[in-house]
Amino acid sequence: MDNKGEIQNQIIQAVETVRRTNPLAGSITNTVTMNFVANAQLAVGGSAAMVYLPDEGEFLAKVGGAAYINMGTLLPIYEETLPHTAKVLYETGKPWVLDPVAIGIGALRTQLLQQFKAYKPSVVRGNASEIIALAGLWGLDGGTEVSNVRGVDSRDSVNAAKAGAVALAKWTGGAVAVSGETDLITDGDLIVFSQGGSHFMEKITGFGCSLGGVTAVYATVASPFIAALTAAGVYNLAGKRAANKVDAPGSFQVRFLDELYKATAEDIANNPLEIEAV
Ligand SMILES: Nc1ncnc2c1ncn2[C@@H]1O[C@H](COP(=O)(O)OP(=O)(O)O)[C@@H](O)[C@H]1O
Ligand SMILES: Cc1ncsc1CCOP(=O)(O)O
Ligand SMILES: [Mg+2]
Repeated sequence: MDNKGEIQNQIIQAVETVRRTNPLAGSITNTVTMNFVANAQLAVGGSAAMVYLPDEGEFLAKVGGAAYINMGTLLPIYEETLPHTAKVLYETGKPWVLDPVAIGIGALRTQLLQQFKAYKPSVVRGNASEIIALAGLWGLDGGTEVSNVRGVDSRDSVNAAKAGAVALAKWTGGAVAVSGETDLITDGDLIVFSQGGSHFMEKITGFGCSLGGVTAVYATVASPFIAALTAAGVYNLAGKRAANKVDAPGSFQVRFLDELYKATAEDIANNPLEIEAV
């Protein structure tokens, strides 16, 4: 798919279908930003549900149209919940989005992320350092052995994660989205740069997490690549619009949710994007 018009049409379809059908994308996500993830999913027209326990992860994997696993704040029970849920998702062919937040911290996080290699997440979404570190952990091109993540923050440029993102997408057969000032989304064949957003998005926790949750909502109705592009488009558009209306981070977050809710399918599809072949 190298035609910009075709990509834009599919983005419009994804946005409208979500608004019409209110699809469920369940999440196992961190306790810091869980509320923001759910509210962003609702604002774009999806339905949210967050769980912690193994049988509940399996339940949501089965009843939802897609699911979201975010590694931000691990609990002991996740040693059981996360591989169990990912296995069900993989074996039932259900799309799922992985955010490898804080990759490199602690043994459990490393062990779980290693296990996920076999369960091929449909979309891997992270900041540049997280994407590079995951490619490294999975022994793929473009990765580094040691994580350069500082807590949950990136210390690398989006462009530095290009090779790792492409290698991860080729491994999973899905899409990879690298966030930053300009976002990079790839399906292993094409690379799309999505522009917009605001520097305020670095001043509120949870923009990356909620972007992952919204990506899962779109993955219920669209391919992993279109889901990732649609989510990046609406985030960049809403971020740009919100920043024009406010002058500080707290009010930015509120305004951002309003702009997510108000963005039309055409405006999202027309948000600036550039396409190149790998
Ligand atoms: N300086 C920036 N300018 C514009 N948008 C940004 C900027 N930094 C982050 N964003 C946006 O914020 C969202 C989260 O990205 P990022 O901060 O990289 O994720 P994380 O919170 O996981 O580190 C994405 O939609 C990204 O496009
Ligand atoms: C601060 C923090 N600590 C553990 S998870 C988390 C939230 C990270 O959110 P995001 O990556 O979306 O900024
Ligand atoms: Mg993050």
